[in-house]
Amino acid sequence: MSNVLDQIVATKKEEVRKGQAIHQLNDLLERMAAQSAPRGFHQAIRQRLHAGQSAVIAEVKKASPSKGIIRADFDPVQIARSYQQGDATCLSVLTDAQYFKGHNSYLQQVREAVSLPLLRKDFMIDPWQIHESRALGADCVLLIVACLSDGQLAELFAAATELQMDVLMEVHDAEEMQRALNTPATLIGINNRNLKTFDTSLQTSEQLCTMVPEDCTLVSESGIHVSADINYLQGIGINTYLIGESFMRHSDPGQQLHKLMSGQV
Ligand SMILES: O=P(O)(O)OC[C@@H](O)[C@@H](O)c1c[nH]c2ccccc12
Repeated sequence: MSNVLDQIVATKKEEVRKGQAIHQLNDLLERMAAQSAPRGFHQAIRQRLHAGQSAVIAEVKKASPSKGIIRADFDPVQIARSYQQGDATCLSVLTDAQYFKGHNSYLQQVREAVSLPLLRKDFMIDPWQIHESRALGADCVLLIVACLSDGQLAELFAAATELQMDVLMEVHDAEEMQRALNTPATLIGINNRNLKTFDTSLQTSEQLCTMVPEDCTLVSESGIHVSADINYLQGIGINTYLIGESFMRHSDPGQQLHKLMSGQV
């Protein structure tokens, strides 16, 4: 039986095929031209780290295949404003509709409402989606090594770079990390959650972080809930975190972010 990641990719291929029929490249190019230049996503993180601070990429996430509905009362703009208020460094906005109950319009709405750099969190398999991401206002795209060939990684990375967007390259094991390190990626996310089984352990970050050279920025992703988790990750030298669920379960997600980073939860 195929795993969830395989299913998502199969659905995505179908979506891309339909999307390409509706939005020809010319149409996307026009919408891209109407966007202002990308806000430096990686740069915003670097600035925090250079100032001796931690950086949080706060995620706007309604649901997931592993947890079902996480936040029923879901207003992406309100959540984004709250995160900005809570001193998030960047935001991640899920746009996958079928598995995460996200929407492309959430990214557009959030882009209008806040000044923070935005990651489009979706499953990129085709350069057309990279153009679409820019047309929607994304500053950074996610490339998940587990569902891409080396050739696709190179092609999608080049497409993002050409549009001056940053790339967060996501890995979950040593083999994927090695493949990521063979690309020009300098922003590397270690997903503590296995997207095929949903098993989540922060030890994944500990096991893989030593493989990464100093000049790369490492992000620990998923399963981060309490200050003890932050302390653990800081102890192994990781100071950038991608966090969704534990913020989304609170009525004021930005306040929860502030509490987490100031050791109050
Ligand atoms: O909600 P969490 O456990 O804090 O995790 C956030 C983020 O890391 C997670 O949503 C994620 C990481 N990589 C992904 C790839 C696709 C979809 C979702 C994800």
